[in-house]
Amino acid sequence: MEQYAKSLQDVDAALNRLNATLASYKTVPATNDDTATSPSAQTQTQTPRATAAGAAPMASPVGIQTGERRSPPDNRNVKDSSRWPMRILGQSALWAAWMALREAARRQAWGRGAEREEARGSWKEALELRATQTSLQISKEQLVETCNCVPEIVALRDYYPLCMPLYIVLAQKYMQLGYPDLASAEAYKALLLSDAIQDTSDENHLEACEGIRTVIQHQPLVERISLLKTELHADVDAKHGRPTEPDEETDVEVDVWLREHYLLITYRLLSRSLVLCGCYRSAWECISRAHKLYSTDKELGDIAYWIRAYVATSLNLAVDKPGQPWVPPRTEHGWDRVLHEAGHRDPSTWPDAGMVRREVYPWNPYESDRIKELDALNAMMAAVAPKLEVRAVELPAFARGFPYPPGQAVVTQLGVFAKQDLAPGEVILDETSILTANNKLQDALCDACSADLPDINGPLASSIVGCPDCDVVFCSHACYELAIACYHPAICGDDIEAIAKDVEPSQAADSLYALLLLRTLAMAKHRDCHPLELSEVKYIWGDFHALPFEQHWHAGTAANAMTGVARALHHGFPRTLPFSFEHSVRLPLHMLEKMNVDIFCNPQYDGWVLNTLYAKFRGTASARLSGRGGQAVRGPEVSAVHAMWCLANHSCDPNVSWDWGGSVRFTVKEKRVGWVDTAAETRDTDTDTETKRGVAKGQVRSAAGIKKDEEVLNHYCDIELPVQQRREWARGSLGGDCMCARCVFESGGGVVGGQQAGVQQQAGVQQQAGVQVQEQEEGCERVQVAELAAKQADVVAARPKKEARSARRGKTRV
Ligand SMILES: C[S@@+](CC[C@H](N)C(=O)[O-])C[C@H]1O[C@@H](n2cnc3c(N)ncnc32)[C@H](O)[C@@H]1O
Repeated sequence: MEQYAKSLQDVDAALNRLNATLASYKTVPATNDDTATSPSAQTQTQTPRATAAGAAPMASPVGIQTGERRSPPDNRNVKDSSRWPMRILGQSALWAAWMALREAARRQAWGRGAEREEARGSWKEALELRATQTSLQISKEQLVETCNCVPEIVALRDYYPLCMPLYIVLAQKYMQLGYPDLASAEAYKALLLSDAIQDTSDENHLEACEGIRTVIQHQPLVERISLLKTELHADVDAKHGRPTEPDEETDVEVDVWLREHYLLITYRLLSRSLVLCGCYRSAWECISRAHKLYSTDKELGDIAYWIRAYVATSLNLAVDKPGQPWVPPRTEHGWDRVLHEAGHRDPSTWPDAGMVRREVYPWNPYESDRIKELDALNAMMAAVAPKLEVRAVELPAFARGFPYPPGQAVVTQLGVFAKQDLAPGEVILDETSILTANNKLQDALCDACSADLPDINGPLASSIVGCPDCDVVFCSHACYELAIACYHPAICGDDIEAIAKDVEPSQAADSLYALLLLRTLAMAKHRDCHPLELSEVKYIWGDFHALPFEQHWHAGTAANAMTGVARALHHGFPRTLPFSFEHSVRLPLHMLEKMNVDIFCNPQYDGWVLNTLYAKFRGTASARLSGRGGQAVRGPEVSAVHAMWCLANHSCDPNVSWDWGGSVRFTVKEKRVGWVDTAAETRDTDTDTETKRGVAKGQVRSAAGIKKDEEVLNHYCDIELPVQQRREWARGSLGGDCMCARCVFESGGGVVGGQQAGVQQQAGVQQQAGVQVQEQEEGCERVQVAELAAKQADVVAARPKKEARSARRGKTRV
């Protein structure tokens, strides 16, 4: 009887709360005129801020009034005219396009006139999200439409920045298009919003609840009441293991919809997308968290099974009889046994990174046609290299094992050319960069240019400048001024100094890329522009594949979409961009939060933007060891991207050498490399009379100096290595075998006329991505980031501890 009375009380209380909630809803959408379509209009249509969950006055979905966001300490991210797109796009031509898209999304979401309450498009999908129906497949006919949905959902999210279901719909679209990496970022944000909804002390709690309520209020009343009734009559087990009742302040309806639908779909999406990206450890963490709430969910169970299958396969545990096809254990238990026997039961030992597609995303408007912008590029080049010019050049098209359509074996890219004859020994490019990073917390390096700070006891010590508001130090007043003008105020005093610093040598390369990203984000925030519009990154080629999207995309099958087997869900494209949940999603979001950037209101920092930035850095960043004279041996520690320097293409017979201290420089080589024909001693090398002088038989050497209109050729690998090893090193940065004249010659392909001729003669050799390059020169190692990391991991492991200690001494921050 007591129980009965208690249930009645519960029902009464819940109905009262439901009534209060319903009463607070305005269900009539505003007319089109209500919509803010200009920054000024938008600032005037703020909804009164929610005061308590369940009692917040709600705007109509068309009214786009999502409540004012809390002002972060620096007042830079208030949700009004300073918010994206206004803040990002500013006066740019993209502004009009964005507003048109936003308006279209609004119109798409709701009909006009009599129909106006009928939800449409992506908004309709958000309203219809249910845990019972997850479709991650589309047909080829739906491809274009699905691509178009992405900017539409982003525009809708601009109206409802903390509306969790919109993040889920976006994650689903990415999965359908074969971008599980982008899906994981959106699903993770949805998970953060679910945490905010469940935690009344979270700063986003009210608005996240409001966002979900916006969706619930348009659900059929019968379903709403039915869900509430089920909740009231459910025992604790049926409430998905929730240990306690939700906080009194949490709207019970929001809580029920969250657990019944949105949280469950989020876990499924996040774990599945991470499996597809090769992040098995993170996927397992996600599944373990989900299991506590949804222990009986079949889909989560299937994903857990496939995580173990992939782990075992990727660790080569399952193939015990070489040559015989391997049959996976039929039971879930079988996987445990495989992992247990191989000593890999502990998920902390599982792989947690993979490769994802590297491309100009179909909705990315920032990758301009660089050929059309040669004037702008050459203005930048003239500032650092007055005798050089950027021009279009044809290079072999590599697609890492994926055949290019006939006739498309050559791609047009950019290269650097001499505007006049250049003498041996001449310095022809001298470029400084503010896009630098160093991953040693205690080293005496300039924060802006990453050069060694002057010796604190030496005569130049007085040139060192410290920021008066934080601990950061610069080598000179000029660098301090540059940092203040370019990025430093965006992070000054934000407690970010320790992020990605002093990591294990094996993590050194990833930490440097992450720190380059951090610098870029700070520059974008400080300059109020989109990260991809920064002049320092805008013209960098991200080594994107050039395969036609619609031609190469193919649909996932029902089986692989649901089981997670789906390597095929990457939809027929090469995957060459390294991805890890930690470095590509979690760490960047953490950095942004530290910088007081609202990750829900600033889509200029969405996953695809971060991936695009990483793609650009991975092809172009150079690295070196810190420490005076380069004597330190601790993994790559300093890295930088130089926008002009990195436009020079590679040859194994380069005509310039490069060095990098405070600036990066090209010097015309005084002596070109000698090509040794190892294949045939008797080969006739007298084909070029100019090159044979003073060279042993079987050797050719080009004359030093660069003629007017000749291409400036850098080198991305150690050119002292034999041809096969050189090609192996360079594959990672070129995407295929180097076809320079020397490589063609040394690999037995014969002498090819002209330096660049080998490059232009595409041989169609397409290889898997490999490691990149290294070079030893002038006593200081300068190599591409990944290789220095790999190399240094070996060196550090082998180095006696005493030596390590002495290398560290004397390198403290000033
Ligand atoms: C650092 S960028 C060089 C500039 C680049 N060509 C551009 O247009 O920005 C490196 C990229 O240029 C291309 N590349 C450079 N040297 C090459 C070569 N010898 N053969 C084929 N592709 C080359 C590859 O796509 C590589 O990923």
